[in-house]
Amino acid sequence: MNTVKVAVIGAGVIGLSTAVCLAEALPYCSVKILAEKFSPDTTSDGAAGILMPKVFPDIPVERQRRWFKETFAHLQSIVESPEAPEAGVYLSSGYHIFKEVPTDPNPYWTDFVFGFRTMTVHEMKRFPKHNFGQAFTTIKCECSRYLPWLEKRFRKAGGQIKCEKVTDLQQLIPHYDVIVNCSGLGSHHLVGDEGVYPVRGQILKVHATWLKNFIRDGDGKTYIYPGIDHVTLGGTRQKDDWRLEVDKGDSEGIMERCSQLEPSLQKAQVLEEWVGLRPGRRNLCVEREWLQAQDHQVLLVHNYGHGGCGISLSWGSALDVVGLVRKSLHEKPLRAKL
Ligand SMILES: Cc1cc2nc3c(=O)[nH]c(=O)nc-3n(C[C@H](O)[C@H](O)[C@H](O)COP(=O)(O)OP(=O)(O)OC[C@H]3O[C@@H](n4cnc5c(N)ncnc54)[C@H](O)[C@@H]3O)c2cc1C
Ligand SMILES: O=C([O-])CC(=O)C(=O)O
Repeated sequence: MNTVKVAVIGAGVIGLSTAVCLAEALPYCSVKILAEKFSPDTTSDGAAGILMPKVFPDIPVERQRRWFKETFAHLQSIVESPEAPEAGVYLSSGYHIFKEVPTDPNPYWTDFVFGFRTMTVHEMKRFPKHNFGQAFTTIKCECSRYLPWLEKRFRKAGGQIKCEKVTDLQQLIPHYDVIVNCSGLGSHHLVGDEGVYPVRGQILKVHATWLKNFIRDGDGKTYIYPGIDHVTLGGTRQKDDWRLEVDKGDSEGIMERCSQLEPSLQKAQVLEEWVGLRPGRRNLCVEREWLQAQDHQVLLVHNYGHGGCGISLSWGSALDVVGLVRKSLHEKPLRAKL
């Protein structure tokens, strides 16, 4: 087979995971990443990186289960390897607490994390405003380390990288056989998908080395995630809010809510305030279509709209892209005249 030229747009956790999977699984592809921003300046870089996905309403649960299972297995193999510290991937244990018992107390991902159980009455006494809780161990993947590690792995597999903002997919058509769109929130403009919207997330990074366990409130916006260099305190979940500036009122609210759960945080030094825009979408988009060139068709595969769970589903959705590219290349030989 002739070399297949692939462009992957985006260098966040989705673009890099997809590019690595393609370069390693399909040796007849020459893969190039085109991205406007790279680590440490992507949304992925500031994410807490906890593996605990939300559920997409219209995607079969079996497909979501596979995405999570594959991501968990991939990251677990890194946890168990000497690469773990460089890649910033490790196990993290803690509590998920709720004011009321959630409608689905056992979402699909609870089958894969370790030691998932209901908290005891004794444990819950620490959280007097909450009536139900779950304890488990999951994986935490810190993208400020993981993305540079993936980039190295990508280059080792022969991948190339170019800093470029893509404004029109048509301009790529003469140069590539396959285009993979991993532009996250950028898809709103790049492919005109109005179903993609920002979900603004502000967090604080604090110095609190004494904290070892995560605490997440089922309200979805209050969390404490101990990490390698800092503890992440969250957060906000503001839909359709494009502001990238820090909001001091949000910072105060975050500190107040987190200190209620963990009073020792009142003594923690704030190292940084950070804002990222989650690529919100009702359902994650992992689909393919064909773009019309002059006398042939170019394959376009999408992988965007991961909302608040891009890290949790990154490897699994990237493997789906590999499957779609492989299947499409078998169905339609490249540059075949129409
Ligand atoms: C505060 C916060 C906490 C989070 N915590 C977690 C968590 O604990 N666990 C979890 O699983 N998820 C978490 N998330 C969600 C996670 O960060 C996102 O789902 C994930 O980062 C999306 O990855 P992405 O690669 O699609 O997007 P991004 O990281 O935004 O990357 C997009 C890439 O596309 C490029 N791009 C866009 N448009 C163009 C263009 N036109 N031309 C060229 N390049 C372009 C960008 O430059 C960038 O390289 C959190 C998010 C936030 C904001
Ligand atoms: O919700 C969480 O626990 C962390 C997260 O994914 C986010 O803020 O998007």
